[in-house]
Amino acid sequence: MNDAEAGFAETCRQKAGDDWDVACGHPFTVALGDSTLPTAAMADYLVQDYAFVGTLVSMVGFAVGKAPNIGAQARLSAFLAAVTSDENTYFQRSFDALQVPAADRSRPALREVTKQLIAAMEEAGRQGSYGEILATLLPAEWIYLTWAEAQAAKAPEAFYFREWIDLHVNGNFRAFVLWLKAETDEAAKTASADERQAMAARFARMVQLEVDFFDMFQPR
Ligand SMILES: Cc1ncc(CN)c(N)n1
Repeated sequence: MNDAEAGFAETCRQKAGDDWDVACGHPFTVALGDSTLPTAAMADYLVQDYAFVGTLVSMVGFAVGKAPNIGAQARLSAFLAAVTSDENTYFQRSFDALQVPAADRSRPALREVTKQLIAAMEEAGRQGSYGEILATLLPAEWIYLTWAEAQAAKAPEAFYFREWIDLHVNGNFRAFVLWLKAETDEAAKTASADERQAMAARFARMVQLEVDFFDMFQPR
């Protein structure tokens, strides 16, 4: 099947192969759904995850600047509003509940994989085209939608587990990921061969980093 039949994003997902399946069914996500993830591992994960939220927001900000129309700018801005409000307060409440020290919230020691994620997003935002930014953001958000959907019915009791799933399975988030996928396909249609190659490379790199990131907190 080529891109024209499956769509660019779907082709990238299929090419990611095992990495995609590992990311979406990672033992970290299963343990989180089952409430068997040690709270120290959850705190550690949230600290590293929060450490790149600012970079994610900045990358999407670049996408707002490079977007082709106001409809796309509105979608991306609504996502930014959710990340900087509900998601941000989720982190703060979870840090309180998990007794994360203030220094780890604002200036944590970054793990190697976290540094790589930050570098990938910074680079895409500053140097990448609109299509390249979308191809960086899409796998990150699509993987979260997929793993969270698989865990949602378990509804773990502790809010820092349950709400992390809920933030990624609600209707708004799902609609955003579906839009992002369609928008990535659209961007790929008008991209040059070189740009499409760059988009595919960024997509694959992000899937790999998502696996590496989960591996840090619950080794396979
Ligand atoms: C590593 C990672 N990737 C994606 C997401 C979902 N925004 C996240 N919170 N963290």
